[in-house]
Formats: sequence, C-alpha cells, structure tokens
Amino acid sequence: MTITIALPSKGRMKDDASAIFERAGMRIVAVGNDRSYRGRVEGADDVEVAFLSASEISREVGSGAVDFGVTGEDLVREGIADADARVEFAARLGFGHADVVVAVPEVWYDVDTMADLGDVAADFRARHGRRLAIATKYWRLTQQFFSGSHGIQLYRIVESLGATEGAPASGSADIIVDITSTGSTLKANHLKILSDGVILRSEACLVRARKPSHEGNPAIDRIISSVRSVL
Ligand SMILES: Nc1ncnc2c1ncn2[C@@H]1O[C@H](COP(=O)(O)OP(=O)(O)OP(=O)(O)O)[C@@H](O)[C@H]1O
Ligand SMILES: O=P(O)(O)OC[C@H]1O[C@H](OP(=O)(O)OP(=O)(O)O)[C@H](O)[C@@H]1O
Repeated sequence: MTITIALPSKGRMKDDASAIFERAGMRIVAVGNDRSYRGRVEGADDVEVAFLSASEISREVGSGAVDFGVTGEDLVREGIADADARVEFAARLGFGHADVVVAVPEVWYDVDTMADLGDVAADFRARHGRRLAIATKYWRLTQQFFSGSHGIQLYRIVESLGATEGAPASGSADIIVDITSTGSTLKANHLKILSDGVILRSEACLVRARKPSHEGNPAIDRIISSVRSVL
C-alpha cells in the first residue's frame, strides 16, 4: 500500500513541516522540478508526498484522499464535520500557533465575557433592528461555540474572506471570530478578546485519516512514531 502524506506547499507552515520530517529521518525531495506539487521520501518507495495549501490539506485528510497531512488544528476542525471521528490528531508539532478568538470593540466596556455578549445579542434586535453580526471565516467553530457551548442563538454570520479585524470599524459586522498570534492586529483595530472567548488554541498537527487499511499497518505506525520521537 502506498502511503500519501500531504504537506504545505506554501505559506507559514511549509518550511517547519519539511524540517520536522527531515529530523524524523524522512527527507522530502521534490519529484521533477522545484515547482512540482509531488514529492517523495528519500529511501521510502512506498511513500508519496502531495504539496497542497494548508486548507486543502484538511479537506483531503477529512475525505481520506490522503493518509496523513500536516496542517493547523483550526483548519481541520473548521473544514471537517465531526473531525475526531474522521481523523486522528497523531502529534502536535509545536509551530503554527494561533488562537481562534471572539473579539469585540474595546469600547464595549460592559462586555467582558460570553455571558455579557449573550445579553447584548438578546437585546440587539430591539435596540438596532437587526441581529448581532459576526465577521468570520470560521463558520463551523463560531456556530459550535456560540450556539453549542454558550446557548447564544441570536446572531448572523457575515462571511469574511480577509481583513476580518476591519469589519467592526467598516460597519460590515459588530464583532469578529478570527485567529490571533501576537495580538497586534486586534490591538491595531481596537478590538479586545473576551475573557472566556478563546475558542481553540491551534497549532500545526500531524493528522491521520482514520481508515481501516491503517489498522495494524507497521508503515503507518512507523511514520507516527518517527515524528513523535523528534518533538
Ligand atoms: N499569524 C497567523 N496568521 C494566520 N495563520 C496563522 C498564523 N499563525 C499561525 N497560523 C496558522 O497557519 C495556518 C494557515 O496557514 P496559511 O496561511 O499558510 O494557510 P493557507 O491555507 O495556505 O492559506 P490560504 O489558503 O488562505 O492561502 C492556520 O492553521 C493558522 O492557524
Ligand atoms: O495576532 P497577529 O500576530 O497580529 O496575527 C493575526 C493576523 O495574522 C493573520 O493575517 P495575515 O496578515 O498573516 O494574513 P492571512 O489572513 O492571509 O493569513 C490573521 O488572519 C490575523 O489577521
């Protein structure tokens, strides 16, 4: 059986992902030229590497089209319904840290917690004639957190394709759900994180598709244990 590993082809996780595999004794080499989107592991003929974007990787592991992927936990939990049933988080890799957070304008002085935000959402229509609008590209995580964990039902999600932190100032939404690492983008946009508003502490993970063919397969176990041994 050929094992396929999907690694980031670009972006902030590309170099760290390849470096971890190299340290684990699996040196990745491109097949063909440098711009190729396929690779292999030196000395392992039964392993193929597919270079994809971080968000594509979560989709492909979720569908089982690849056996392993390296991508952010946020993208896996956002991209795959019932992620824990479909994939295994085999290792947390210690890079690509980012928190998915709920942030509101700093000037909302009375709003510090999700419970406070629930009160605002409940009153919003009466006061403003519309529902509280949340800008985000994390639809699934937002719905799970607001409706599932906090029982807040009265809101509307405004899809954001970038510059999410600018939405409250531009008037396209009232609050946001987005990732933050240093916090400087939130600060520059006069937004504050609610005290219990961290939805997920994400980092890059080695993610395995749960497939029957993996059961008792030593090649699968070897990849996981090699990566774990260098963390
Ligand atoms: N400061 C940050 N900003 C954005 N993403 C970050 C940051 N720090 C870590 N990450 C993580 O990096 C991953 C996204 O990486 P990247 O932007 O390379 O993805 P991508 O899918 O290639 O992007 P796109 O598809 O938007 O081009 C996510 O898992 C995210 O949590
Ligand atoms: O907390 P901070 O350190 O300020 O980082 C958070 C910001 O970084 C990312 O944007 P980036 O400009 O990297 O682009 P992207 O959204 O295209 O990934 C992310 O979308 C946030 O806006």
